Amino acid sequence: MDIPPPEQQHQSSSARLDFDNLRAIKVLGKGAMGTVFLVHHTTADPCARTPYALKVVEKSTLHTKFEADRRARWEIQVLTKLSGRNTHPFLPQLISSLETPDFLAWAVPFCSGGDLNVLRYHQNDRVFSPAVVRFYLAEIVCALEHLHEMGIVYRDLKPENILVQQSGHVTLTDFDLSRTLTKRTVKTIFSSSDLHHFDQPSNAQSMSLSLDLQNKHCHRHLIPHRFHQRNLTRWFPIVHNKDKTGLKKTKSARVSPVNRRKLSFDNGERSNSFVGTEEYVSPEVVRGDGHEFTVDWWALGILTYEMLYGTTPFKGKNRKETFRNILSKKPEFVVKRDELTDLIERLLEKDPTKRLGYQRGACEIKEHVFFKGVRWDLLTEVLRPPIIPVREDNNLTETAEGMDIREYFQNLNSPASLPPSPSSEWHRKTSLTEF
Ligand SMILES: Nc1ncnc2c1ncn2[C@@H]1O[C@H](COP(=O)(O)OP(=O)(O)OP(=O)(O)O)[C@@H](O)[C@H]1O
Repeated sequence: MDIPPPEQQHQSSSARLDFDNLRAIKVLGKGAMGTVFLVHHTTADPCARTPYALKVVEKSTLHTKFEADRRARWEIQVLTKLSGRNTHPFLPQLISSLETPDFLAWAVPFCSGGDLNVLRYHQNDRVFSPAVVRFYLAEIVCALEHLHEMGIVYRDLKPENILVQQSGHVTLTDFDLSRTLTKRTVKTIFSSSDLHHFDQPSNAQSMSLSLDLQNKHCHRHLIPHRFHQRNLTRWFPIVHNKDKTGLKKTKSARVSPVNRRKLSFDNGERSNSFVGTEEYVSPEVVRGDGHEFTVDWWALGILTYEMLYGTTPFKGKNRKETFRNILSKKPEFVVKRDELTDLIERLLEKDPTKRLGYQRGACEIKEHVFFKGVRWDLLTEVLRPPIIPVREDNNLTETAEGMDIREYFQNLNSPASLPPSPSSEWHRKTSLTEF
């Protein structure tokens, strides 16, 4: 999927945004790429009764300018694809986007319930009950299924990227790490036995060797030693570029970022991008073996574990130990084995070809006994999701207009050069209201 020029993206948006008629009510969050504001339209919605979220990427301060710009445009394009006839109740739609010489910005519906991480922290013992886990998982599986059907692998599933709408239903956010895979029928796929020699690293040395493979020796894995003749319809990544820039994503998440190495295979069949948040990275990505949709099902296993126990299963003292655990350790369960632990184990299968979801995608997961009784066709009809966010009153009075977004960045970039003003005070306050 080529990234269209900005003009074309704007044409596909129904409404036009302009910084002149937008006001920010508060900062909703900050990520590596941009700042997300709660905004309202000053003429169409002067009292901010239906505000929306606006993600703003400042072009001038991009550390890795080209990469961040590319990722921002990519996210706009994915959101555009998810709008119109491809809308899904658990995925965001693009309201509109805008570009100025200084900024790229796009608007999506506001999710007032915060993210699943924040929500979990508000629960007793900071974990969700199995019933609540079932509800959220069911919706996330449907959202991932929809993305996969569109040929998009999400690659960044984690609690911070699952937002809760005012209705209590979920919305996945942050598509800058996603990418498209193209569907084609092939007769050869990797045999799981080809992967075994990296499943059990005996010591730190073998671990670092396997990580180094992503840089230097990965060609050894480009051509599998053995092939199985199977007529399977498989998905393979479209290779967009051969950029070898190591990019650090300073995520807002509480886990440290992962270096992503964009190593693409010459034959264009497999992607070797090293992507994700380290505790959520799948073994095949750690090994540098390339990956397919199954990385999302692995991440779903980690997410399920975290929602249930409040911690991820393979977290180590440092990244190296985390990766070693991902490759070799089995998830530990403090409770007695049941349907939910079975689901987790089957999603956290190290060999992607044996992982639940590998053969038939989301259908396999939906059929798991943990979801027995779930009416998949009626998920959106569930009137009372387990947790309904408290409604915040963001409405502004006629006199309080909010903040000009360009002014916000001006103040942010040169605080010393500015005298104390109501707007810098505003910035101080909004910083305090960030999630
Ligand atoms: N639609 C929304 N409604 C409410 N809050 C939102 C919305 N979109 C984003 N946010 C908030 O803004 C934060 C940052 O958004 P997002 O993850 O999209 O930015 P990012 O720059 O891509 O971050 P990252 O470093 O994780 O890539 C989110 O964690 C969330 O708290």
